[in-house]
Amino acid sequence: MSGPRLARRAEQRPPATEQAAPLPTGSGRRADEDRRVSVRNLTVRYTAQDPLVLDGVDLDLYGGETVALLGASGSGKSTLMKSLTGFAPITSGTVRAGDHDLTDLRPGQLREVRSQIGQVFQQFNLIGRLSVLTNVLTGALYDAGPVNLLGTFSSAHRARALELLDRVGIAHKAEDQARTLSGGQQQRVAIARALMQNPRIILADEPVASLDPRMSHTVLDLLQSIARQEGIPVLVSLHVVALAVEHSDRIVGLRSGRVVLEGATGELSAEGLASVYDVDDEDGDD
Ligand SMILES: Nc1ncnc2c1ncn2[C@@H]1O[C@H](COP(=O)(O)OP(=O)(O)OP(=O)(O)O)[C@@H](O)[C@H]1O
Repeated sequence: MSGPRLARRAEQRPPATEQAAPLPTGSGRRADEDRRVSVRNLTVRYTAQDPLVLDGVDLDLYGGETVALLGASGSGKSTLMKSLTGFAPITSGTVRAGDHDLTDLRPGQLREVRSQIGQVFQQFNLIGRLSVLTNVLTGALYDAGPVNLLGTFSSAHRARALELLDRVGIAHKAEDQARTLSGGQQQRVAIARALMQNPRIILADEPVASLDPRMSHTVLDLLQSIARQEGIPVLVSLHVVALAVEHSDRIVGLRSGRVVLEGATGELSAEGLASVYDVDDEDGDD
């Protein structure tokens, strides 16, 4: 890793008001109309007794980019993703995803927000006894309304699901039970399912943690090409820095719930990485 280093943020522990002001470096150059996610001064605390899990986080995601989210275990990566889908208890700040402000939703809107966000998980979260095709079709449930999973999706939905399976390279497995597929194949089904939603954003939480290195590259390549072709942002949390370097356009580093690193992937340096992973952490206690 060479070249100018990524901006290193929050060297010391600034007050929350100072953190909220500047836009993240590297993303401020993008046009506002491309912005699909906007997080400002986000704090999350799971219980009143616990310390803040996210502490003044700012994040923008733009159409077409793949952003790798790095951070040690417990730094808040999953919580940040959950904040974008309404699964985390937001304490303060604003979170806009797609057209919605998640901190000011009307009843019923959360389902609509989630329908716009494709999610990919470490454990794939497929329904193992159902066919690969049916698993992909479940991505259209919001769009299709109440349907019988055993067969009453429209022919247009079925054609679209098959097209997506072809795109991820496993159309020949369409009729197989999902549980009979390898991990890499299952993850590609999960990606096809996410695409079936016509998502405005894709969140992938450690999508390759259960895969071998070759399949990890395949899956991350796929996600990055989807971001570019669909013009949507993909936020992907990773534990292997080399994968982030190879398969992202931008890197955001979390440490103890704060963004300490943010910028173009090509500018990552060892020093920048150290700001994310150094064990000598003064920010740990609240
Ligand atoms: N539902 C919950 N209730 C209480 N605390 C939680 C809950 N979920 C997460 N936490 C705490 O929040 C902190 C951040 O967890 P989170 O899962 O967001 O981290 P992470 O960076 O994704 O970790 P990992 O890389 O291990 O998945 C941890 O201290 C965790 O114990």
